[in-house]
Parts: sequence; C-alpha cells; structure tokens
Amino acid sequence: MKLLVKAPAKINLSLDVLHKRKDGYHEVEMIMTTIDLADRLELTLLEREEIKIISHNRFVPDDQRNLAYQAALLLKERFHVKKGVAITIEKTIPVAAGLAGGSSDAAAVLRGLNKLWNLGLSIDELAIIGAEIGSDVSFCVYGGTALATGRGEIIKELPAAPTCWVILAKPFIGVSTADVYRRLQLNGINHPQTREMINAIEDGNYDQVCRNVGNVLEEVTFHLHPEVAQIKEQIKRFGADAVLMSGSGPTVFGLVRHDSRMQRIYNGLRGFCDQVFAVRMLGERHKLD
Ligand SMILES: C[C@@](CO)(OP(=O)(O)O)[C@H](O)COP(=O)(O)OP(=O)(O)OC[C@H]1O[C@@H](n2ccc(N)nc2=O)[C@H](O)[C@@H]1O
Ligand SMILES: Nc1ncnc2c1ncn2[C@@H]1O[C@H](COP(=O)(O)OP(=O)(O)O)[C@@H](O)[C@H]1O
Repeated sequence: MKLLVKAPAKINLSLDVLHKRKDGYHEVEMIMTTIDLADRLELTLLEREEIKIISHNRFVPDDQRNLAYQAALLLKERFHVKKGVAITIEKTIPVAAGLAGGSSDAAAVLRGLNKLWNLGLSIDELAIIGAEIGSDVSFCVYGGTALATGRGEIIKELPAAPTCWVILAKPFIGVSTADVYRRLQLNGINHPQTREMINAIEDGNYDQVCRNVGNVLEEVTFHLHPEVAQIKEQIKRFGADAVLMSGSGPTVFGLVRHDSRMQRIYNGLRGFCDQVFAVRMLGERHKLD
C-alpha cells in the first residue's frame, strides 16, 4: 500500500521573541502561513518493522537525523506498531532555509502514517506529538495561517492572509536556527506589532499586512551573512510591497499583488541568487492530504 503526501513550506509574516525561558528555548509570537512550495513524500507500507528514508538530495540525511524518520519512529514506538514504512522524499523546499522543510516533512509523515498504520489520531493529537520533534512541527501539521506562541508549538488558527504573490530568494548559505537564537540580544529589540498584524489579516487589509511585517532574528542573520541584507535591499528596490527574512533565514521573501511586478522581481533576482521561487500563499487551514 502506498500513500502520497504533500509537505508545504511556511513563511513567518512576523516573528517576535519575548524572552529566554528556563528550558533554554525562547518564548515567541509568530504569524505563520503555508505557501505553495512543497516537498512530496511517498509512504510505502512495509510488513517488516523497518523505517527507511530514500532521498536523492545530498543535504538531506537518510538516517535517524531526518525529521521524517523521527516522526515515524515516534509513532511506531508510542503506539507499538508492528509494521514499517519506506519514505521517499522528493525535495523542493530549500534545506536549512528558514522555510521549515524538515518540520513539514515530519508533519506530513505524521498525517500520512496516521492513515497508513490506521492509528485513528485526531489532528490535534498529531500536533501535540509533532511538538516533540521540533517547535515548528505542530504548525506544519495544521498548515494554513496561524498565530504560534510558546516555543512555537501553541497554535491559534487565523483566517487566510490577503492573497498576493510571495517571491522567495535563497542565497547559497545555510543557517543554524540554534546559532541564531543563541546570538540574539534581547535588549533593545525592535518588536513587531503582532496584534496589528492579526487585525490586518482578520480585516483582509493587504496594505496593513505589508506595513506590519517584522522579524527580530533578521539582525542576527544579517550580521552573520551581510549578503542576506543585500538581497532584502535588492527586493525592495525591485518594488516589492513588503520584504522580510523568513524564520532564522537565510531565505528572504517579498510580497506583491501585481503579476507584472512579480515577473520583474523574479527575473531580476534570478540573475544573482541561488534559488528563486514565485508562489501563492495557501490561505486558510484546509485538509492537507
Ligand atoms: C526560527 C523558526 C521560526 O519559525 O524557524 P526556522 O528558521 O527554523 O524555519 C523556529 O522558531 C524554529 O523552529 P524549529 O526549527 O522547529 O526549532 P527546534 O528544532 O525546536 O529548535 C532548534 C533550536 O532553536 C532554538 N529555539 C527554537 C525555538 C524556540 N522557540 N526557541 C529557541 O531557542 C533552540 O536552541 C533549539 O535547540
Ligand atoms: N526531511 C528533512 N528535510 C530537510 N532537512 C532535514 C530533514 N530532516 C532533517 N533535516 C536537517 O534539518 C536541518 C534544518 O533543515 P530545514 O528543516 O530545511 O530548515 P529550517 O529549520 O531552517 O526551516 C538541515 O540541516 C538538515 O540536515
């Protein structure tokens, strides 16, 4: 038996850090939304108790370091599953990019194996299990648009953000999320207006969304990799309505409404950036598989 599952990337429309917690994580307030840039996973039921990862991307581990593997192992052990699975990952989302590619693969495995192994878990139960794998996995289980708090695992659903193009540019560098959080100086942070962003989304007000994008991790990654700040400036100059780094970076995205301007920015960026994509937001939460 085989199952195909889709694992979409996310962007952070805003990302605020409130304080560092006793457990070493940071308390965050993030507005996240899924975009139409997705990995595809094929899950094949195995009668023997093996978890096998097949990936042809040299940046993606094919052992227990893979978050998709960890998701399968967690379900297998928690629910005493006496079967296995072969997981083929067709990677489209750039790796270590601030787009939650690994987390979304893990979430897709949770949703898929819930069916393939007949576990009968609810989506909320899957999201709670997902948080054990990584802070972004709970959001990825649901998809859509949401406010994420706690260390990122407490999810409150929001309506779809106003429709527009999302142009993503990923320079040829990888960023370690742990390193970026570790280097963040909490004093004198310029906090984004999360409440204003939520109002903008609830009102369907595109201009207000654009005015309120913000990410406190930008400064850390810009300092480590000045070329990321340069890409942000470039996308601004090309005429995007708003520009922001996603997550801990290094991917930078621009928002635009008009097709012609999207095309101009896309063409302009392709000249000097490693990976460039122009996609739509997926909107509100919907059944992902
Ligand atoms: C920054 C964000 C924004 O969406 O995404 P990415 O840039 O990774 O896509 C997330 O907060 C990343 O989530 P995720 O990548 O799942 O993080 P985890 O695996 O849970 O944690 C990796 C490391 O980041 C740090 N970390 C993560 C989340 C958090 N709220 N506080 C932290 O300090 C911890 O040092 C942790 O060991
Ligand atoms: N399924 C996976 N896809 C991509 N990377 C993965 C996966 N599983 C584990 N990883 C590891 O996780 C790290 C972070 O990757 P990723 O989830 O793409 O980035 P980010 O956390 O910035 O969104 C990478 O260095 C990679 O080695």
